[in-house]
Amino acid sequence: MSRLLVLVRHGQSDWNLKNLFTGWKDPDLTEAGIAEARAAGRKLKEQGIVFDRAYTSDLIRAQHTLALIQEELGQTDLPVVRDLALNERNYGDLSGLNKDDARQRWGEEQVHVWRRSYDVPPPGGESLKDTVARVLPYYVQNILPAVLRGEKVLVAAHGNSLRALLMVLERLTPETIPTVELATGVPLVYRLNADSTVESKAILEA
Ligand SMILES: O=C(O)[C@H](O)COP(=O)(O)O
Repeated sequence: MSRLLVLVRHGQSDWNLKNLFTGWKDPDLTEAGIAEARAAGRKLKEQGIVFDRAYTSDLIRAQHTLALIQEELGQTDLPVVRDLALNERNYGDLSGLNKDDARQRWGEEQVHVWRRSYDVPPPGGESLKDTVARVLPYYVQNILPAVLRGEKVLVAAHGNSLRALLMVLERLTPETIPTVELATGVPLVYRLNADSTVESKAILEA
């Protein structure tokens, strides 16, 4: 039995382009982000993948990425579930601030800790640990059962909500996750074993 799970971070957003902390704010894709999403759809179509269902967040940059991938796949009728459990990590008081300005104001090290540590939240926001606490149950209760029963599943989400999912999927630790980065619009194609461990992983690079 095929147990296929594809994860893709949204294409470049307007605030990614402007180097702004985004979190739960809701900018849409840039023209480049739209092109990234369409390219991801074409790469998945070249793989001959026909999905059974898709999941995304409550935020337009992920929803728009998914819709564009569906168009390229010819699967605009795919069942799609939107849930805020898959939203990006909430950057709290940093949302809307320029990342370089933040480095000037609080220092390179403090901003790196807020962006990539496991359990130190930005002021008023979520740590990666907090993000795992909402992504993990959603994955185990909704996404994983569909994959294990043989449905081909596509998840379009965000840099940190997908890093949270990767911790579960690839059994990563708080010590190893800080170095994991996800490029925008690049599909990660997983095939799982019956015990939900990873049998294979392919990164469909641009
Ligand atoms: O929410 C954001 O600012 C980005 O999507 C992810 O930002 P990060 O890579 O700084 O966590």
